[in-house]
Amino acid sequence: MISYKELGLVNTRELFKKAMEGKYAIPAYNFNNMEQLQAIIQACVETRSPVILQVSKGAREYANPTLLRHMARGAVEYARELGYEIPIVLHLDHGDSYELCKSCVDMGFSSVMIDGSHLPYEENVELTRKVVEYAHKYDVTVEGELGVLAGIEEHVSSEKTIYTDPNQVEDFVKRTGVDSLAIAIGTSHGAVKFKPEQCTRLPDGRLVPPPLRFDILEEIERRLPGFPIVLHGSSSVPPQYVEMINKYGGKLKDAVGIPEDQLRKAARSAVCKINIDSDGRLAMTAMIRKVLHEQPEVFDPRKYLGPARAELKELYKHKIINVLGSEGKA
Ligand SMILES: O=C(CO)COP(=O)(O)O
Ligand SMILES: O=C[C@H](O)COP(=O)(O)O
Ligand SMILES: [Zn+2]
Ligand SMILES: [Zn+2]
Repeated sequence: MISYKELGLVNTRELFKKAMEGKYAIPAYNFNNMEQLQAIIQACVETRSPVILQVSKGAREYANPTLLRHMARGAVEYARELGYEIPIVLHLDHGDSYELCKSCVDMGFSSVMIDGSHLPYEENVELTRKVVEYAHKYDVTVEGELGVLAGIEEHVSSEKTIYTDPNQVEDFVKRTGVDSLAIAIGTSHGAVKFKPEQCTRLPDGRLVPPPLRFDILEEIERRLPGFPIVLHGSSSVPPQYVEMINKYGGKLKDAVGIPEDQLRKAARSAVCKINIDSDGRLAMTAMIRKVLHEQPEVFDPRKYLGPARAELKELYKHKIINVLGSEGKA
């Protein structure tokens, strides 16, 4: 058993309290490798922002759980070396079983998500409650979920958004004891969040997706005053990266994300955590493709991963400064 406190990490409780009061959101950025982790920490130290480092089940399979844990510990020291101590949360993204959540708590995670949103309501309550019971013994915070995002979520795919039912939220939070709640109000995972026919096409060809259901969010806020809400699937899919990828040999069709003004509005509400992964994937891929195209003689990975990491850092800083509002909140 390794406590996250020994690793210098923090749970989400204090961070969400401040984010709620200050009307901003904490960035939740996924990482799978060293360059992504460096970009996240550099961006957050430079902007003095707290951060939630997210590890998915897939990331654990890709990178190895032990290595990831040591990387997160390294991140705390790395931030300090860069000159500023920022609060860092190590969070399991989309935990799909009690066993996985328990193993993350035991390995030093400071926060876990148990995603029972695809289960029948009572089963979701029971699974989430069980995870909370274990995690809270070690002061690890837990994120639950109600409602299902459209698209693919950890092998579960849904054609359409199953919007969170505000009638369920009070009962769910009361019976499970969760510390935060992920909701479905029209965001979606991945780089192709909407079908073109769901969008409006602007004269320049750009697709504008349907607006998020702020009416549902407001009703949830009314039912759960002051309770931290989480938005998954919140990448904006910047057109410049899609264009760069396609210009240098990629094939991304109909990629469309959540407009930043919608996320800015969400960050000022009870939404305290905004999950962004796909935008980082796009930024890295765009830069790697560009470098390899322009410098075909390059074969040292540092020569293309370095510029990709620099691009990623700028993207993460942009989100913090211009979208989430967490700059200077560390
Ligand atoms: O929700 C996410 C991670 O849990 C990431 O969402 P995106 O695919 O929109 O980046
Ligand atoms: O929501 C999922 C995250 O973007 C992580 O994705 P992954 O399962 O491909 O690691
Ligand atoms: Zn889910
Ligand atoms: Zn997610």
